[in-house]
Amino acid sequence: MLRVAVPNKGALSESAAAMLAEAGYRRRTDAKDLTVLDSANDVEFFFLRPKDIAIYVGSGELDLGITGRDLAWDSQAPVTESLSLGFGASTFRYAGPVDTEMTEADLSGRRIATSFANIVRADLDRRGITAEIIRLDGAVEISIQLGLADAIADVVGSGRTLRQHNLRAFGDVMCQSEAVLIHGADVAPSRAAEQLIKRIEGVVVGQQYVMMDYDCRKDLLDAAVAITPGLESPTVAPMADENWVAVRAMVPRAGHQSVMDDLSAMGAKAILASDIRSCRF
Ligand SMILES: Nc1ncnc2c1ncn2[C@@H]1O[C@H](COP(=O)(O)OP(=O)(O)OP(=O)(O)O)[C@@H](O)[C@H]1O
Ligand SMILES: O=P(O)(O)OC[C@H]1O[C@H](OP(=O)(O)OP(=O)(O)O)[C@H](O)[C@@H]1O
Ligand SMILES: [Mg+2]
Repeated sequence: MLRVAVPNKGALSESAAAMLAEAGYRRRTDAKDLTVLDSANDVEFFFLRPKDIAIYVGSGELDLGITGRDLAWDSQAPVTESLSLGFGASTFRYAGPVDTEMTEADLSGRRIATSFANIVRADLDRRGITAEIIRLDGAVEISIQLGLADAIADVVGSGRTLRQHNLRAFGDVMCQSEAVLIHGADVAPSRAAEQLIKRIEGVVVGQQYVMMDYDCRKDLLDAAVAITPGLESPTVAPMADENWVAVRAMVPRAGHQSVMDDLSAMGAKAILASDIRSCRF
């Protein structure tokens, strides 16, 4: 039986659960459940704190896990990314009071509060900076105001929390994070694990495309194919009016509205874009 770790709460949990459900796996019905047995798919899901997931997967107790790249990195557990999942994007950065123009060099001899002590330690070591790291569990942004720290290093999503606390991010982005599927670094994924990875990949890739359908005059077909080349090549089907054809092609979701504009300007009619819930190539 495949054993898979899923965030039980936090920023990644809802999207992770939705993605697994879309891939055909059983959802938990009670937010307090810590395990779900999906016997139809021969998988057991374990709902764990995202910060702990890489530790379980790295130790080999669990086969796969969904967590954040930043959390996996900070855990120092021996795990490898099987797949990027396209949600939970964030950056991990230093921040200080808005009225001080801090740079990384100013961190020397200062106190830095963070929940990601290992990422910060590695960054400071790389720069040859000696500073005190104060490890906190959360609500890190308040620590400067309370006099505990001079700077923080934390996850920045929308940037709202920094603004609310009169803080400004500075320096290089230490980690460009998103939700990832991980497996143990020392073991190749089993066939069962590969199948789950493929299913999730089908959902992730499906979300990056739309299916575009439209009608076009036969004499415009070459121009239409140039606008929507599809993956291999678009499907072209006859219509009752022999001067027209129906065309179907996958189009990257980003920019698909301008593809529709171009098709319309070319003379295509009845242009439809629909979601792809899952796919395999
Ligand atoms: N806007 C965001 N705020 C916080 N974390 C985010 C955000 N966007 C993505 N993430 C990612 O979510 C993960 C944080 O997981 P965590 O379990 O700490 O969730 P949380 O929302 O902080 O919940 P909690 O604080 O209750 O533990 C990290 O990988 C982080 O990069
Ligand atoms: O840039 P934003 O969109 O405002 O999001 C970033 C904030 O969200 C997270 O905190 P969370 O709400 O998880 O609380 P925590 O600090 O207690 O973990 C993170 O630690 C930042 O504080
Ligand atoms: Mg948090």
